[in-house]
Amino acid sequence: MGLTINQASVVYPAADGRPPVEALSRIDLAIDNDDFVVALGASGCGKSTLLNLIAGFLSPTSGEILLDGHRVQGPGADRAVVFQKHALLPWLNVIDNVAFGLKLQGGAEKARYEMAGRFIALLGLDGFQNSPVYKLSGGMQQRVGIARALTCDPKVLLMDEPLGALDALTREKAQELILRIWSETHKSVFFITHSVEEALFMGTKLIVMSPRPGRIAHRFDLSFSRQFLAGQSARQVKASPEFIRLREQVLEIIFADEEDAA
Ligand SMILES: Nc1ncnc2c1ncn2[C@@H]1O[C@H](COP(=O)(O)OP(=O)(O)OP(=O)(O)O)[C@@H](O)[C@H]1O
Repeated sequence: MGLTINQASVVYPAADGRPPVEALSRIDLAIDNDDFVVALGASGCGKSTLLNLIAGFLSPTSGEILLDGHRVQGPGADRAVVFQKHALLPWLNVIDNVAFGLKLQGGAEKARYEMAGRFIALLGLDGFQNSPVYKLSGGMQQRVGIARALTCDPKVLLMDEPLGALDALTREKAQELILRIWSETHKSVFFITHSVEEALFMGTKLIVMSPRPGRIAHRFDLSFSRQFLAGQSARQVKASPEFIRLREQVLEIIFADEEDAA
Protein backbone atom coordinates (compact mmCIF):
# COMPACT_ATOMS: atom_id res chain seq x y z
CA MET A 1 0.00 0.00 0.00
CA GLY A 2 2.33 2.76 1.19
CA LEU A 3 1.80 6.48 1.38
CA THR A 4 -0.46 8.46 -0.93
CA ILE A 5 -0.73 12.21 -1.17
CA ASN A 6 -3.90 13.39 -2.92
CA GLN A 7 -4.20 16.95 -4.15
CA ALA A 8 -2.51 18.35 -1.05
CA SER A 9 -2.14 22.12 -0.78
CA VAL A 10 -0.65 24.21 2.01
CA VAL A 11 -1.23 27.94 2.45
CA TYR A 12 0.64 29.63 5.29
CA PRO A 13 -1.62 32.42 6.54
CA ALA A 14 -0.69 36.09 6.28
CA ALA A 15 1.50 37.26 9.17
CA ASP A 16 3.40 40.43 10.19
CA GLY A 17 2.00 42.38 7.23
CA ARG A 18 3.18 39.72 4.74
CA PRO A 19 0.63 38.11 2.38
CA PRO A 20 -0.31 34.41 2.63
CA VAL A 21 2.18 31.97 1.05
CA GLU A 22 0.94 29.15 -1.16
CA ALA A 23 3.75 26.77 -0.20
CA LEU A 24 2.28 23.71 -1.91
CA SER A 25 -0.33 23.47 -4.63
CA ARG A 26 -2.27 20.30 -5.42
CA ILE A 27 0.50 17.78 -4.82
CA ASP A 28 -0.14 14.20 -5.96
CA LEU A 29 2.50 11.67 -4.95
CA ALA A 30 2.64 7.96 -4.17
CA ILE A 31 5.45 6.55 -2.04
CA ASP A 32 5.07 2.81 -2.38
CA ASN A 33 6.62 0.25 -0.08
CA ASP A 34 10.33 0.01 -0.94
CA ASP A 35 10.31 3.35 -2.82
CA PHE A 36 13.13 5.81 -2.25
CA VAL A 37 11.62 9.14 -3.26
CA VAL A 38 13.98 12.10 -3.51
CA ALA A 39 12.78 15.72 -3.61
CA LEU A 40 14.98 18.31 -5.24
CA GLY A 41 14.32 21.92 -6.14
CA ALA A 42 15.20 25.57 -5.72
CA SER A 43 15.05 27.05 -2.24
CA GLY A 44 11.49 27.80 -1.15
CA CYS A 45 9.76 25.32 -3.48
CA GLY A 46 8.11 23.53 -0.56
CA LYS A 47 10.30 20.46 0.03
CA SER A 48 10.32 20.79 3.84
CA THR A 49 6.64 21.70 3.87
CA LEU A 50 5.93 18.44 2.02
CA LEU A 51 8.06 16.47 4.49
CA ASN A 52 6.26 18.13 7.42
CA LEU A 53 2.91 17.13 5.89
CA ILE A 54 3.97 13.49 5.60
CA ALA A 55 5.39 13.56 9.14
CA GLY A 56 2.06 14.94 10.37
CA PHE A 57 3.71 18.05 11.88
CA LEU A 58 1.46 20.10 9.58
CA SER A 59 -2.05 19.55 8.18
CA PRO A 60 -2.86 20.27 4.54
CA THR A 61 -5.06 23.29 3.87
CA SER A 62 -6.84 21.01 1.40
CA GLY A 63 -6.31 17.47 0.14
CA GLU A 64 -5.22 14.44 2.15
CA ILE A 65 -2.31 12.18 3.06
CA LEU A 66 -3.04 8.47 3.46
CA LEU A 67 -0.73 5.86 5.00
CA ASP A 68 -1.81 2.31 4.17
CA GLY A 69 -5.25 3.74 3.44
CA HIS A 70 -5.60 5.63 6.75
CA ARG A 71 -5.63 9.40 6.86
CA VAL A 72 -2.53 10.94 8.49
CA GLN A 73 -3.76 13.20 11.27
CA GLY A 74 -0.59 13.93 13.19
CA PRO A 75 2.85 12.51 13.97
CA GLY A 76 3.09 8.76 14.62
CA ALA A 77 5.59 5.98 15.26
CA ASP A 78 4.98 4.71 11.70
CA ARG A 79 6.98 7.71 10.39
CA ALA A 80 10.43 8.75 11.66
CA VAL A 81 12.33 11.92 10.73
CA VAL A 82 16.08 12.44 10.38
CA PHE A 83 17.14 16.08 10.15
CA GLN A 84 20.38 17.65 8.94
CA LYS A 85 21.04 18.65 12.53
CA HIS A 86 20.65 15.26 14.21
CA ALA A 87 18.65 16.20 17.32
CA LEU A 88 20.67 13.94 19.63
CA LEU A 89 20.75 14.22 23.40
CA PRO A 90 24.37 15.23 24.10
CA TRP A 91 24.39 14.07 27.71
CA LEU A 92 23.51 10.47 26.73
CA ASN A 93 25.83 7.89 25.20
CA VAL A 94 25.28 6.28 21.79
CA ILE A 95 23.14 3.34 22.90
CA ASP A 96 20.86 5.47 25.09
CA ASN A 97 20.37 7.94 22.23
CA VAL A 98 19.53 5.11 19.83
CA ALA A 99 17.16 3.45 22.34
CA PHE A 100 15.53 6.76 23.25
CA GLY A 101 12.54 6.51 20.88
CA LEU A 102 11.75 3.01 22.15
CA LYS A 103 11.93 4.29 25.74
CA LEU A 104 9.33 6.92 24.87
CA GLN A 105 7.16 4.10 23.49
CA GLY A 106 7.53 2.26 26.81
CA GLY A 107 9.36 -0.86 25.63
CA ALA A 108 11.08 -3.18 28.15
CA GLU A 109 14.72 -2.23 28.84
CA LYS A 110 16.30 -5.50 27.63
CA ALA A 111 14.36 -5.46 24.35
CA ARG A 112 15.19 -1.75 23.87
CA TYR A 113 18.91 -2.33 24.17
CA GLU A 114 18.81 -5.42 21.94
CA MET A 115 17.05 -3.51 19.20
CA ALA A 116 19.33 -0.48 19.60
CA GLY A 117 22.39 -2.76 19.48
CA ARG A 118 21.19 -4.26 16.20
CA PHE A 119 20.94 -0.87 14.49
CA ILE A 120 24.20 0.38 16.03
CA ALA A 121 25.88 -2.60 14.33
CA LEU A 122 24.02 -2.00 11.06
CA LEU A 123 25.23 1.61 11.01
CA GLY A 124 28.84 0.55 11.65
CA LEU A 125 28.96 1.98 15.18
CA ASP A 126 29.93 -1.19 17.02
CA GLY A 127 32.39 -0.40 19.79
CA PHE A 128 30.93 3.08 20.34
CA GLN A 129 27.82 2.07 22.35
CA ASN A 130 29.08 3.74 25.49
CA SER A 131 30.72 6.81 23.91
CA PRO A 132 29.11 10.16 24.70
CA VAL A 133 27.70 11.47 21.41
CA TYR A 134 29.41 14.86 21.70
CA LYS A 135 32.77 13.10 21.29
CA LEU A 136 31.82 11.62 17.88
CA SER A 137 32.49 13.13 14.44
CA GLY A 138 29.61 14.76 12.52
CA GLY A 139 29.30 11.72 10.25
CA MET A 140 29.09 9.34 13.20
CA GLN A 141 26.54 11.54 14.97
CA GLN A 142 24.41 11.48 11.84
CA ARG A 143 24.62 7.68 11.81
CA VAL A 144 23.44 7.64 15.44
CA GLY A 145 20.45 9.79 14.36
CA ILE A 146 19.61 7.34 11.56
CA ALA A 147 19.98 4.34 13.90
CA ARG A 148 17.63 6.02 16.37
CA ALA A 149 15.02 6.61 13.65
CA LEU A 150 15.24 3.00 12.43
CA THR A 151 15.08 1.46 15.91
CA CYS A 152 11.40 2.37 16.22
CA ASP A 153 10.77 0.35 13.03
CA PRO A 154 8.87 3.06 11.12
CA LYS A 155 7.18 2.27 7.80
CA VAL A 156 8.41 5.54 6.32
CA LEU A 157 11.74 7.22 6.93
CA LEU A 158 11.71 10.97 6.28
CA MET A 159 15.10 12.59 5.75
CA ASP A 160 15.50 16.38 5.46
CA GLU A 161 18.95 17.00 3.95
CA PRO A 162 20.47 14.42 6.28
CA LEU A 163 23.92 14.57 4.68
CA GLY A 164 24.08 18.32 3.99
CA ALA A 165 26.54 19.07 6.78
CA LEU A 166 29.06 16.34 5.94
CA ASP A 167 32.33 16.69 4.02
CA ALA A 168 32.37 15.25 0.48
CA LEU A 169 34.03 11.92 1.25
CA THR A 170 31.98 11.20 4.40
CA ARG A 171 28.87 12.15 2.45
CA GLU A 172 29.55 9.65 -0.35
CA LYS A 173 30.18 6.89 2.19
CA ALA A 174 26.97 7.81 4.02
CA GLN A 175 25.00 7.68 0.75
CA GLU A 176 26.21 4.14 0.13
CA LEU A 177 25.46 3.10 3.72
CA ILE A 178 21.92 4.51 3.59
CA LEU A 179 21.23 2.64 0.33
CA ARG A 180 22.45 -0.64 1.83
CA ILE A 181 20.31 -0.12 4.92
CA TRP A 182 17.30 0.80 2.80
CA SER A 183 17.66 -2.38 0.77
CA GLU A 184 18.04 -4.48 3.94
CA THR A 185 15.20 -2.95 5.94
CA HIS A 186 12.68 -2.40 3.10
CA LYS A 187 11.60 1.02 4.36
CA SER A 188 9.87 3.61 2.22
CA VAL A 189 12.03 6.72 2.17
CA PHE A 190 11.30 10.39 1.44
CA PHE A 191 14.62 12.20 1.15
CA ILE A 192 15.32 15.90 0.57
CA THR A 193 18.61 17.08 -0.87
CA HIS A 194 20.11 20.04 -2.71
CA SER A 195 22.61 17.81 -4.50
CA VAL A 196 21.53 16.68 -7.97
CA GLU A 197 24.16 13.92 -7.99
CA GLU A 198 22.97 12.60 -4.61
CA ALA A 199 19.34 12.70 -5.77
CA LEU A 200 20.05 10.73 -8.94
CA PHE A 201 22.28 8.21 -7.20
CA MET A 202 19.91 7.45 -4.34
CA GLY A 203 16.34 7.71 -5.60
CA THR A 204 14.02 5.22 -7.25
CA LYS A 205 11.76 8.19 -7.94
CA LEU A 206 12.89 11.79 -8.25
CA ILE A 207 10.54 14.73 -7.97
CA VAL A 208 11.83 18.12 -9.03
CA MET A 209 9.79 20.87 -7.42
CA SER A 210 9.24 24.49 -8.52
CA PRO A 211 8.33 27.46 -6.32
CA ARG A 212 5.48 29.99 -6.16
CA PRO A 213 3.35 27.99 -5.71
CA GLY A 214 5.32 24.91 -4.67
CA ARG A 215 4.51 22.07 -7.04
CA ILE A 216 5.99 18.97 -8.60
CA ALA A 217 7.24 20.15 -11.98
CA HIS A 218 9.07 17.01 -13.15
CA ARG A 219 9.16 13.35 -12.20
CA PHE A 220 11.79 10.76 -13.07
CA ASP A 221 11.95 7.01 -12.42
CA LEU A 222 15.53 6.03 -11.61
CA SER A 223 17.51 2.82 -11.36
CA PHE A 224 21.03 4.01 -10.41
CA SER A 225 20.67 2.93 -6.77
CA ARG A 226 19.64 -0.57 -7.91
CA GLN A 227 22.72 -0.70 -10.17
CA PHE A 228 24.88 0.17 -7.15
CA LEU A 229 23.17 -2.40 -4.96
CA ALA A 230 23.61 -5.00 -7.73
CA GLY A 231 27.37 -4.60 -7.45
CA GLN A 232 28.52 -1.64 -9.56
CA SER A 233 30.75 0.83 -7.73
CA ALA A 234 29.30 4.25 -6.90
CA ARG A 235 32.01 5.86 -9.08
CA GLN A 236 31.06 3.65 -12.03
CA VAL A 237 27.38 4.47 -11.63
CA LYS A 238 27.97 8.23 -11.33
CA ALA A 239 30.29 8.26 -14.36
CA SER A 240 27.88 6.42 -16.69
CA PRO A 241 26.65 8.36 -19.76
CA GLU A 242 22.99 7.99 -18.68
CA PHE A 243 23.77 9.42 -15.22
CA ILE A 244 25.64 12.38 -16.71
CA ARG A 245 22.86 13.04 -19.25
CA LEU A 246 20.18 13.10 -16.53
CA ARG A 247 22.36 15.21 -14.24
CA GLU A 248 22.65 17.90 -16.94
CA GLN A 249 18.90 17.74 -17.66
CA VAL A 250 17.97 18.18 -13.99
CA LEU A 251 20.58 20.92 -13.42
CA GLU A 252 19.10 22.86 -16.33
CA ILE A 253 15.61 22.68 -14.79
CA ILE A 254 16.86 23.89 -11.40
CA PHE A 255 19.06 26.69 -12.79
CA ALA A 256 16.06 27.97 -14.78
CA ASP A 257 14.02 28.19 -11.54
CA GLU A 258 16.89 29.88 -9.64
CA GLU A 259 17.25 32.45 -12.46
CA ASP A 260 13.50 33.16 -12.42
CA ALA A 261 13.75 33.76 -8.67
CA ALA A 262 16.76 36.15 -8.99
N1 LIG B 1 5.86 28.74 8.94
C1 LIG B 1 5.84 29.44 7.78
N2 LIG B 1 5.09 30.57 7.66
C2 LIG B 1 5.05 31.25 6.51
N3 LIG B 1 5.70 30.88 5.37
C3 LIG B 1 6.45 29.78 5.43
C4 LIG B 1 6.57 28.99 6.63
N4 LIG B 1 7.38 27.94 6.37
C5 LIG B 1 7.77 28.05 5.08
N5 LIG B 1 7.21 29.15 4.51
C6 LIG B 1 7.35 29.58 3.11
O1 LIG B 1 6.82 28.54 2.30
C7 LIG B 1 7.61 28.35 1.14
C8 LIG B 1 8.13 26.92 1.11
O2 LIG B 1 9.06 26.75 2.19
P1 LIG B 1 9.84 25.38 2.47
O3 LIG B 1 10.70 25.61 3.66
O4 LIG B 1 8.88 24.26 2.50
O5 LIG B 1 10.75 25.26 1.15
P2 LIG B 1 12.05 24.40 0.89
O6 LIG B 1 11.96 23.96 -0.54
O7 LIG B 1 12.18 23.34 1.92
O8 LIG B 1 13.20 25.47 1.05
P3 LIG B 1 14.76 25.27 1.43
O9 LIG B 1 15.34 24.45 0.33
O10 LIG B 1 15.29 26.66 1.46
O11 LIG B 1 14.79 24.58 2.78
C9 LIG B 1 8.71 29.40 1.19
O12 LIG B 1 8.28 30.53 0.45
C10 LIG B 1 8.80 29.74 2.67
O13 LIG B 1 9.24 31.07 2.86
